[in-house]
Amino acid sequence: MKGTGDNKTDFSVETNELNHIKKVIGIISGKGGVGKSIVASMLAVIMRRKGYNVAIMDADVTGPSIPKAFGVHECIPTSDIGMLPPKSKTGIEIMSVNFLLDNETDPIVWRGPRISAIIKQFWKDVIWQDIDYMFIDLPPGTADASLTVFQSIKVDGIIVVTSPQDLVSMIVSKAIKMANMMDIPIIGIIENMSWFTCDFCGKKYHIFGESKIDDICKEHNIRLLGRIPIVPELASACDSGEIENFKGDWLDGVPDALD
Ligand SMILES: Nc1ncnc2c1ncn2[C@@H]1O[C@H](COP(=O)(O)OP(=O)(O)OP(=O)(O)O)[C@@H](O)[C@H]1O
Repeated sequence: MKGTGDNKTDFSVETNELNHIKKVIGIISGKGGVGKSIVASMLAVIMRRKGYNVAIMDADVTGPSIPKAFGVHECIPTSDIGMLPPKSKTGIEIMSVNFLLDNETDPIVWRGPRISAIIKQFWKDVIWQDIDYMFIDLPPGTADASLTVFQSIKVDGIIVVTSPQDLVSMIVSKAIKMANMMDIPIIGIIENMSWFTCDFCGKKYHIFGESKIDDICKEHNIRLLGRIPIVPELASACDSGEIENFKGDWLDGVPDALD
């Protein structure tokens, strides 16, 4: 079937002239709830800990979770030159639709074109300035907003987040194929919620079943960047805006893959 990838019309949008963004990495998942936003947050934190200038664009417009994970709840003023993104406690620049709402619990009930417009605005009207790594938290699946990001922003690579559920292997294939159709390199795949270790007996439980990740990586010839277990402290860090304090070395191999 012919897809959007066959359409070579250039929809790209230039970022603001004040911005110098070296690398843009999209974080995608085949379906919701697999931990895409938490992984995007952890990757940003890891790169910030290494001393880089890091930004997160929350392109999951209808389900934004990045501001909560970082405990950033500012309403930002807009000016003629653009919008200044709020910074997290460790200095990660964040832009999310939540910062533009009078009340952050207001739902975003927007049609595709409006969502696309706001994503383009995040790219060209936000004064990010000098950024080494920008992570874009995309909506789950192959939504309109993802298409907008891939067509209008020069994304250098994609990281796919998945969980070990059987069904996900088919869904994740769709996400990988979408990246291929858009001609964007896949940096690798991260499996989240891979196992749970019991605090009392130390036994590992595969709550969502045995992992299929090695097969998926082989099938699509992509690199496994890391596996993250289910850790209740990660969920509570997200809920309390403390993701910058997370502990764990599961993703320590990722920075090399981002070079
Ligand atoms: N490894 C983990 N251990 C414990 N809790 C986790 C883990 N990964 C994710 N969670 C929790 O699961 C929930 C869903 O995670 P998250 O919001 O990152 O998923 P998502 O894929 O971005 O979802 P959606 O795209 O539907 O918004 C969150 O409450 C998060 O804190």
